[in-house]
Amino acid sequence: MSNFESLAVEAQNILDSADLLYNHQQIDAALDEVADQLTAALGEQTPVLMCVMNGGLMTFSTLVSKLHFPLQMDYIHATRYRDSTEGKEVKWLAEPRYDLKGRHVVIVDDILDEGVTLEAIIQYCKEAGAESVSTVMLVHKQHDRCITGVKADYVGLNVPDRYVFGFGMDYKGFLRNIPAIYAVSD
Ligand SMILES: O=P(O)(O)OC[C@H]1O[C@H](OP(=O)(O)OP(=O)(O)O)[C@H](O)[C@@H]1O
Ligand code: HPA
Repeated sequence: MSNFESLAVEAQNILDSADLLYNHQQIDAALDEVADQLTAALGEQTPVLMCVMNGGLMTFSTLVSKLHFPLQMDYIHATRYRDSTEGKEVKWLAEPRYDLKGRHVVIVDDILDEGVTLEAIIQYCKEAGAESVSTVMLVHKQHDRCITGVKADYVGLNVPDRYVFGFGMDYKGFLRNIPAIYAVSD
């Protein structure tokens, strides 16, 4: 069996034994609330919404479909877990297309865990001259290991200090497509 095939089998076993944390309806309701908050805060600012690939993809596409004001969409690809469940250094795979100078930038990602990725992206946007940088996270993992001062301005849902997957979040590169949020069984 090739590497991706054995990982696919492992991922299926992980899904079969995982604990459901939030179903699709709960995720959608949480993103409705975030969309209302963003509309109130940034509806007049013509922001650039920045998807953090790959994990932010499902949150981003769901969220932007709930925003009914002028905005631009862009993406950034910074990764530090790659296809692993342990984070390493942040690696840049894609920079944004738009000039961020003087712009209100909204970073949209799936999970705030230790904050290393978010800190690097915020710093990038500030150095690019953004007027403001706001951060949206589908989930915030509850622990005290997050870098001091790194925070999400808008959070959909809280998750426990366990490895989680689904709705964009991967388990070794798989299970991002699952339309709910699960925690790997202990
Ligand atoms: O707060 P941190 O501990 O830095 O972890 C959070 C980051 O890790 C994941 O990305 P990952 O590096 O797995 O890349 P991916 O989005 O391509 O899966 C996730 O999408 C966040 O960007
Ligand atoms: O718990 C997690 N799940 C998926 N991706 C992640 N990136 C950081 N933490 C996690």
